[in-house]
Amino acid sequence: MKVSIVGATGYTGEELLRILAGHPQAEIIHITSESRTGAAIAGIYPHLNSFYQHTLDSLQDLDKIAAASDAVFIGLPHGHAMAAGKILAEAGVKVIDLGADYRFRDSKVYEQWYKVPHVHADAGAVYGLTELYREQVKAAAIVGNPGCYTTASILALAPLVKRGLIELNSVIIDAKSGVSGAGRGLSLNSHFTEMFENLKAYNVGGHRHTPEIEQALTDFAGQPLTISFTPHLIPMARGILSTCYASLKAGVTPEAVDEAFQALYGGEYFVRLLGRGAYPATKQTRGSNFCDLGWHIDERTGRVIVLSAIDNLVKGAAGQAVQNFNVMFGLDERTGLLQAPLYP
Ligand SMILES: NC(=O)C1=CN([C@@H]2O[C@H](COP(=O)(O)OP(=O)(O)OC[C@H]3O[C@@H](n4cnc5c(N)ncnc54)[C@H](OP(=O)(O)O)[C@@H]3O)[C@@H](O)[C@H]2O)C=CC1
Ligand SMILES: CC(=O)N[C@@H](CCC(=O)OP(=O)(O)O)C(=O)O
Repeated sequence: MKVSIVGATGYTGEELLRILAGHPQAEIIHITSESRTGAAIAGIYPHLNSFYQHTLDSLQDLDKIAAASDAVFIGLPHGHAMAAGKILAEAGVKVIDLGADYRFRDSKVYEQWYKVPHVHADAGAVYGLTELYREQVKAAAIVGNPGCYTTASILALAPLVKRGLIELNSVIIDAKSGVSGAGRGLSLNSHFTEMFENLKAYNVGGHRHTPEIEQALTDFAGQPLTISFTPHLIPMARGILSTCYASLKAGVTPEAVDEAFQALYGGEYFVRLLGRGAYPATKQTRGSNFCDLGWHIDERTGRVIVLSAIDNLVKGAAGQAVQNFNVMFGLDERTGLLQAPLYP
């Protein structure tokens, strides 16, 4: 398959290049950047030096890119992918967008949270949380790849919601992310002195991943629900740990909770069920496409607490995007994604 990456100089673009370097059925054709057009990618990411001799094209070259590609990954900031996605989709190219532009079934929800008009609302995009929407991804022309916090949190909660084991409006998600989640661009919040030896919450009560999590959990609950979600920035480069709390319905046993996780993920390669009482950790998933889940029952409060660890750049972005690419093209879903976690 001939594959291009629009917005290849960002961290998710870099991770796509790193992963696709080991993908036997994907050949990188074009890569783009607006600020570094014409430069060699190996000059920007020297660790990729022996893998890629490509220079960077620009969004101006989209027609040429569409003509030469079977699939295009988009790694642009949200708000910038829709215009490119429209041109690519109209040219018959399969699109996997790593940002938020194609994640919402209702474009009004997108517009409300992202404060930009949607210019490709009729795209028919599919939400690409692969384990939960695989059948739709198979037939998709455009996939809206999930956000990193959302991947970790939805995978943690979907089994409980689907089985009707928890009080729907009792969900609280407390999640911590490594700084690469904020992208490669420089900002005050992510510079070393501000971030090192520091842990802080942000966007409390209003983070844009809230409606994305609600959309997916509503699908599995069969009725609308609201959640509380608090993200935190933690001084490490990559990884997300999402701690999800919910009240169990009366009479739900620990075994019923175990069984809900087994039923949904027992056959899934990339979701590792560490089990009841287990402690997933970001380092155990680093550099890999795994999501590790562990759950605890607090008998005293009647709550279930699910811990979910992923690498934000892999299962939370580029790895899941490649997983979706594989599904869209009928390949083994694991192709190019068999890296073991990088530990220590
Ligand atoms: N980082 C993460 O963990 C995750 C990120 N995402 C999403 O994936 C997308 C990419 O994220 P990430 O790689 O981290 O971001 P980066 O900030 O690291 O990279 C952004 C990319 O977009 C390009 N770009 C920036 N501004 C513009 C613009 N105005 N017009 C055109 N191109 C532009 C940059 O190119 P250049 O500056 O070279 O011109 C660069 O290639 C985002 O939508 C993000 O929200 C999703 C899940 C996880
Ligand atoms: C640490 C950090 O800043 N994380 C980002 C989310 C990263 C992500 O998943 O972004 P998208 O939803 O845009 O794809 C944030 O909180 O905005």
